[in-house]
Amino acid sequence: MTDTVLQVRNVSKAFGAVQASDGITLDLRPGEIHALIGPNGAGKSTLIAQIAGALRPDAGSVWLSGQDVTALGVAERANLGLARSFQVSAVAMDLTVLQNVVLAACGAQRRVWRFFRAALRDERLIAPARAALARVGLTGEAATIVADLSHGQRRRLELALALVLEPTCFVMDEPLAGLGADGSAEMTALLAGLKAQAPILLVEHDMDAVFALADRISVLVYGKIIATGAPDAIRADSDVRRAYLGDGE
Ligand SMILES: Nc1ncnc2c1ncn2[C@@H]1O[C@H](COP(=O)(O)OP(=O)(O)OP(=O)(O)O)[C@@H](O)[C@H]1O
Repeated sequence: MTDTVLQVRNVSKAFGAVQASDGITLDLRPGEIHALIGPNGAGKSTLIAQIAGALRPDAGSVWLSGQDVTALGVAERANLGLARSFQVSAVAMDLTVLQNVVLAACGAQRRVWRFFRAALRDERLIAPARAALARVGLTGEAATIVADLSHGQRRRLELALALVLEPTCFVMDEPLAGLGADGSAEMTALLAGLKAQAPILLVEHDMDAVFALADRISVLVYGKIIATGAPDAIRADSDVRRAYLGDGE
């Protein structure tokens, strides 16, 4: 359990007769985007929930930076550096973009307003907040009220909220969902640059984006990983083509 950032070992989870995770083992390595793909109902969300700590596996273990976190909850795993983005959206709509990121920089819990007003003048919080906004291309929107952002801008703000906590890894659930062509292209470029800072376990239905972005892809079918490899190897894998991609794609 060494330089791998996130390790999933033999994780299993059943819902009644449905074996949603069936002995899943996977790694997230420094600097990579590792995509998890599979047909509807394959068990992607169930696996992500077990990695994030929202769901306890029946068997197996989850490790973060060499530490067994299987018994820890969502908040404890977040404190250890696991950022789960694009499902838990916690932006305050009536605050500005910068205020939201400063709030995130204050820590996971919301502080009292008296403290927050002081925080808004605290350069130790403002500087990393501005850096996170620059990273996601929202410097020009720092003073904009969140309610006035476009959908794509709000997605990028969500990423800035995660970034300011300096995560060791990202688990992203459909970051491109609901974005138009331009928004998808912007987010794809952003994710490609982000992986050097913290590797990304990516669940995404947009296969063009997955094959363009991922360093490795794992294919999940009926709760089992049937293949893990580089995009070209996955595209050529006959089991994968039969089970999921379909010949001719
Ligand atoms: N809370 C639950 N109770 C009962 N069955 C569940 C529960 N959550 C998931 N399942 C079942 O487990 C299997 C895997 O579901 P899961 O949502 O993890 O798949 P998925 O790959 O994320 O699907 P999608 O791509 O449609 O989001 C499915 O058969 C689903 O019906």
